[in-house]
Amino acid sequence: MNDELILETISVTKNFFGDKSSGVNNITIFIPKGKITAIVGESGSGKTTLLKLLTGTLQPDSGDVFFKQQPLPPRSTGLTAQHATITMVTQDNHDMQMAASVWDNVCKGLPTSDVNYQLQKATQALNLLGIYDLREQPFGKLSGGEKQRVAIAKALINRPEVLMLDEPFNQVDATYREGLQHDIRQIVKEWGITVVLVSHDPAELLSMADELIVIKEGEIVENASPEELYHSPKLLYTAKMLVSCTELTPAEALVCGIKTKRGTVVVYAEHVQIKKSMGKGKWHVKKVLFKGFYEELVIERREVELRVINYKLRKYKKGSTVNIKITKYYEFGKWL
Ligand SMILES: Nc1ncnc2c1ncn2[C@@H]1O[C@H](COP(=O)(O)OP(=O)(O)OP(=O)(O)O)[C@@H](O)[C@H]1O
Repeated sequence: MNDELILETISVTKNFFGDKSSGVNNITIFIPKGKITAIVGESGSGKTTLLKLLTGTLQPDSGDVFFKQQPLPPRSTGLTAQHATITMVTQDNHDMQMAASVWDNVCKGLPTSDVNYQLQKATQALNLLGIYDLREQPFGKLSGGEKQRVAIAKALINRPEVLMLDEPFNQVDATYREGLQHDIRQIVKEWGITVVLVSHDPAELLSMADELIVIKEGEIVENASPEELYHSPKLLYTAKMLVSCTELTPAEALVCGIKTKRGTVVVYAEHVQIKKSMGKGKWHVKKVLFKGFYEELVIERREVELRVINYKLRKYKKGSTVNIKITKYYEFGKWL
């Protein structure tokens, strides 16, 4: 890797109460400076534990965490200059005062109460996140999306070198989310900040991250760019994190018109096309899931289920039948 590294973990293990299936085991990762690295994995896979190790909030049982090639001290020993340059935004807003104004909450992130300094820094941070007009509002009265903007403004006010975001857009509605994601990407690029992001949202992971780290049961299983992992995942687990897809045994594949001797295949929903056909189709439409500008259909034939992305809204009803063509499928390591 040619990128300059800002954070590293070398063979880090952190278990809780001696239970090896909790926390993370033997994690070695490299976080490049000025990039957005996303940690992705199913619930309970160890994402938050890893973030806390990277901020010094948790201490490893074994292994080392380095910030700019220096060991990262535990936060419990007091905030050092290294910690001050790593900030974390979580979903719970536990460090926000609900009755206090946006302005006062954001200013609490500053190291001094000098009024002129506060005026300059808070104005800049609030403008950056597009919430200057909300400065006098009590924090508790804001919407979920506005609260997230305030939390990020507070985290950015001291111009940190690393911003950790744990599911930052969870409570933000879809229309507002894209704007916030775009703004964060913009700020990160302009300021050269490093971001470590935890997310479950495939669209967010693919559009925001420069690097993806895939974690399963406390261990790193894949690590590459979003494009690489989307197009050539080594594991079905990774594919499922990034795309709507179905795994088929050779017998199930045959029901879909795919002959394979090698083993299971994976079909991405976007590679299933509905064909124009006369009369009754072979596949039953079991579910029509509204996704905004497209629908996801769940179709079934001989107990095999497939997912289909359909842009012709309301054309296919639950209970109707269709015929399909699979344009592409994946045998691990190879597209066919
Ligand atoms: N303080 C703790 N005490 C005991 N077990 C813990 C503690 N923190 C985490 N764990 C366990 O360690 C594992 C990883 O937890 P972690 O919160 O890091 O996962 P996660 O991937 O962030 O999950 P989610 O996506 O649900 O937030 C889980 O099995 C969890 O129960």
